[in-house]
Amino acid sequence: MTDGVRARSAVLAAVEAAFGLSLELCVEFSGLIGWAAGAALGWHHDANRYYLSQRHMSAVLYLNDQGVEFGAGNFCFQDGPGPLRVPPKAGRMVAYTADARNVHCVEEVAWGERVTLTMWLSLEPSAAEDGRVRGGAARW
Ligand SMILES: O=C(O)CCC(=O)C(=O)O
Ligand SMILES: [Fe+2]
Repeated sequence: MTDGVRARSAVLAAVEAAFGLSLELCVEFSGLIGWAAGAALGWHHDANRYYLSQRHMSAVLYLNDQGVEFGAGNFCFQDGPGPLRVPPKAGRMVAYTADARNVHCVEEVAWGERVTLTMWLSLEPSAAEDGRVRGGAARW
């Protein structure tokens, strides 16, 4: 099993445990994403299109360290008295429901490359990416 596949399974298990959804979620999308200097993402939630309604949970595992390999690029939740900033660091994960309760953004990356394992999880087995990317394995 590669490190990437192990990380994917670990994120799935951690989200299921944290939200009391053991063995109920499947991975709808997983991707290793590099955010170059200048990259940013404005306020949004992750199920904000009709074709994204199968996305129930979001999880982002940070794979490198702010201030060492890249500058700025905080994750921010909009709710609460002011934005809640989460500085990315290797091994830190944010997980939240993909719906409008969790509006968030990514502040601009100032320099370097910010690397994440980004995943969307679904309660609908038919939304699983597994069959599309791994020839039908149900859970790995
Ligand atoms: O990389 C992050 O911290 C969050 C990314 C995000 O919000 C998204 O891809 O929808
Ligand atoms: Fe997002």
